[in-house]
Amino acid sequence: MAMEDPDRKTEVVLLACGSFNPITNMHLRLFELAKDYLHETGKYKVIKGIISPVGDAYKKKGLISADHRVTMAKLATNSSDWVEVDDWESSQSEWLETVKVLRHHHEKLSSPDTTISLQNALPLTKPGRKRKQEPNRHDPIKKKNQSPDGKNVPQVKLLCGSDVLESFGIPNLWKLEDITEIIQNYGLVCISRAGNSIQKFIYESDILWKYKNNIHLVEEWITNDISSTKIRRALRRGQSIRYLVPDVVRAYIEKNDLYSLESEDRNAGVTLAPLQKNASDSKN
Ligand SMILES: Nc1ncnc2c1ncn2[C@@H]1O[C@H](COP(=O)(O)OP(=O)(O)OP(=O)(O)O)[C@@H](O)[C@H]1O
Ligand SMILES: NC(=O)c1ccc[n+]([C@@H]2O[C@H](COP(=O)(O)O)[C@@H](O)[C@H]2O)c1
Ligand SMILES: [Zn+2]
Repeated sequence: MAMEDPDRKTEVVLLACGSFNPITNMHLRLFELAKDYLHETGKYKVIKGIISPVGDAYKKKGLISADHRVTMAKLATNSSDWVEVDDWESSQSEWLETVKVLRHHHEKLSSPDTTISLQNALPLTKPGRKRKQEPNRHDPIKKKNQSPDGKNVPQVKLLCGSDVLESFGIPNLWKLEDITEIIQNYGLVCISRAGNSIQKFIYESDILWKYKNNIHLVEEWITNDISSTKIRRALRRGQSIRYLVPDVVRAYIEKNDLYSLESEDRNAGVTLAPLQKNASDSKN
């Protein structure tokens, strides 16, 4: 890659998965921070950002309908020329592991003209390892990141905050094989706060340590503590959320009266889908 043409940069698509309940200015900032970081390495060209709100079947407490969350994310990204919203994940009837969302977007980029089903979104690493994506490996016959028609396929990287990386350590939340596939085959761009313990967390995990070259840690120097939880709390208390979320999102929330004491009670007492799924898997 670098040896063939030093100016040829690896194209990257950033995928952010989460509740976006609701989308905030901080979510939009994540993309800007990650893009600046990757461009500063001199190795990557970020060509697109994708926001993929989780489906209702995720069953997180206080999660309002995906329709509203997707609409707000679309309103928020209208002013961006490179970040868009994709509702494929949220339109599935069941909750999907994040690795399946990565596979879907990878397949979509590899064959942009065909509609792909979940069945076709196979792991990058299969027995025989033909489709394994190994950064920096040079294969003279069929180059990495190439679609069947020979076009270069951009890498899809998972964009997340350090809380998501740290959630890898919560028992039953993530499968080790999923974590491995995500960081080995796709890569992670993780936005962390100055002085937090994310480096130590990687050091203490064998699997994260093994693939640490595929984990890009981006330090957020202009710290910004906005979270959806705080936005919902402010709304319940009748406080202003102006300048914390895009104005179009604020207007949409007000018009549809989206967040209340009642909405915060949605899914109360219900087990989060990944915990439910992984607990029943380990029993079988
Ligand atoms: N202030 C922040 N700094 C870094 N990453 C963040 C920040 N806020 C959200 N993220 C990241 O944005 C993605 C989507 O997160 P999510 O939808 O859970 O938003 P949230 O603001 O954390 O919401 P909640 O408060 O409901 O958990 C996740 O990868 C999360 O880590
Ligand atoms: N095993 C998994 O793939 C797994 C587990 C937990 C959360 N997730 C994803 O991480 C994101 C977390 O979002 P929240 O921080 O809003 O809960 C969601 O997109 C969710 O689907 C994936
Ligand atoms: Zn969160």
